[in-house]
Amino acid sequence: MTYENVKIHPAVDGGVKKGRADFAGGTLHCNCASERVEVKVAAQTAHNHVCGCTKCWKPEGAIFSQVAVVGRDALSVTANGHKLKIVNEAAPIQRYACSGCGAHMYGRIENTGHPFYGLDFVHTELSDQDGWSEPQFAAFVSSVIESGVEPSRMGDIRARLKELGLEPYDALSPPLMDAIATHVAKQSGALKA
Ligand SMILES: N[C@@H](CCC(=O)N[C@@H](CS)C(=O)NCC(=O)O)C(=O)O
Ligand SMILES: [Zn+2]
Ligand SMILES: [Zn+2]
Repeated sequence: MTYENVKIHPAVDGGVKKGRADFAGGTLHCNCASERVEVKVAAQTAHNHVCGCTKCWKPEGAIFSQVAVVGRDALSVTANGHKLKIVNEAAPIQRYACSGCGAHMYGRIENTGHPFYGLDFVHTELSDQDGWSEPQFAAFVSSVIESGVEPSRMGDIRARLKELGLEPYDALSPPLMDAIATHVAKQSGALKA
C-alpha cells in the first residue's frame, strides 16, 4: 500500500530530493508579485525537517512546514527588508514575515541562553535554487491536529512520512532533544559544562 495521496508539503510530496554536499547557499525571496523581500543565505543549511507545529510558516494548502537552520552570521536581508514584521516578539523564535504575502523569511533567536542561539530558521522552498539540504525527519507531528487536521488521519499521515523516509516524532528528533537536554543540564549544573 502506498500513501502518496496523503499530502505533506509540496517540497516532499513527489519524493525527498537530496541536497548537494558542495552547495554553499543562495537567495530566498517572498511570494509577492513585486517588491519582493530577498534574503541571502551564504551557507548550506542543516537539520532540515518538516514541522507540524502551528507556529512555523506553511505554503498554501500544506499541513507541514519545511524548516532548516543556518548560522545567523550567514544570513542577510538584501532587498525590501522594510516589509518584514516580527510575528510574535515574545516567542523564542522571532519569525520575520513579509507583511505583503505572509511568507516567513527567517526566524531568529535573541535569547543567548537558548539551546539553538546562533542559528536562524529558514524555509528553503522560498529559493529558486536546487541543492539545499533535504528534510531528514518530521517534527511536532501530532501538532497538525491543532491546525484542524482530523485526528483519524494521523495513522495515514505517519505512514506517508515513513514512506518518504521522514521518521515522525511528536517533538524534535532524538539527537536534537538530547542536545537541548544537554544544554539545559549544563546550565543547571546537573552536567559539567
Ligand atoms: N503544539 C505546539 C508546538 C509549538 C512548538 O513548540 N514549536 C516548536 C517547533 S518550531 C518550537 O520550538 N517553537 C518555538 C517558537 O515557536 O518560537 C503548536 O503546534 O503550536
Ligand atoms: Zn511578500
Ligand atoms: Zn515548528
